[in-house]
Amino acid sequence: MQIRQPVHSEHARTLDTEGLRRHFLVEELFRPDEITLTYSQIDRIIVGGVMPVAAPVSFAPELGRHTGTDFFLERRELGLINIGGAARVQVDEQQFDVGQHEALYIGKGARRVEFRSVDAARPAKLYFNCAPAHTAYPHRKVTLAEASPETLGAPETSNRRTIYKFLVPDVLPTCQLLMGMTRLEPGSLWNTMPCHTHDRRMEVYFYFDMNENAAVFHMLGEPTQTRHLVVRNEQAVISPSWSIHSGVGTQAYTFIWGMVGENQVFKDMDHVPMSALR
Ligand SMILES: O=C[C@H](O)[C@@H](O)CC(=O)C(=O)O
Ligand SMILES: [Zn+2]
Repeated sequence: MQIRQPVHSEHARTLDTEGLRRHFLVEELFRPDEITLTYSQIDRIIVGGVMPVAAPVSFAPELGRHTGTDFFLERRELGLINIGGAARVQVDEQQFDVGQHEALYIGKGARRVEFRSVDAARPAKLYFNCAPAHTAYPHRKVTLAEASPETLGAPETSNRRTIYKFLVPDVLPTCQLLMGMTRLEPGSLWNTMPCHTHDRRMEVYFYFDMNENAAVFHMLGEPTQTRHLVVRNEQAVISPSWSIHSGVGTQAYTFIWGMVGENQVFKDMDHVPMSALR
């Protein structure tokens, strides 16, 4: 488990490339037959990946040492989206088949959670966000079709993209977690521009569907103090409430966004006028 402390906007202004990467970039999410975990003290979100190949991978009771509980999800909820081959997930007595680009919500209190790939030659890659929770809502799989796709942007501004909202109140109840996926159309390179902040929630972006040489220049910082991170395939960026989160790629890509914090109103954003950006 990697721990990331919160960063104040005044501290962020002083950071060089290495410092920005150390605090905000999650460089490796998937290792065969392992679970990776990054714990941000911002809203106590845990960002991680599971890639079962040769054997099932489970949230062993020992993981509870990171949360100070008897088991990992004793007081947490978790959302995952599969970006790899078909997965089978056992959650206590229930079993879920989670295909590519499908999501699974696991409610608070799930004790036995085990992940496996249906075909070791096409391993599942389960990207997850996990947050403190106080109520046990039912576990549920959410398909792409249930995620109310919404297409935004235009080819003229290179930001034509479809937003899939998997874990939002319209689809299912969660304590605080919101999660979805945004896919750019070929030739479109910009996400989330015009950009926004949301002082009431933090957000994590996870970029994927990129080839080895591609990069996304992810924009962060206060609107008048922008910085960038060069992000590669299957890396994630932690965005504090005061930071914009937007990116431009060397080619089209897909990303998963996840938010935790004050409310669950997707449209609760502080839009930044283009003229205000520095
Ligand atoms: O707060 C909302 C999030 O930043 C994303 O949903 C934005 C996004 O997917 C996009 O504009 O492409
Ligand atoms: Zn946002």
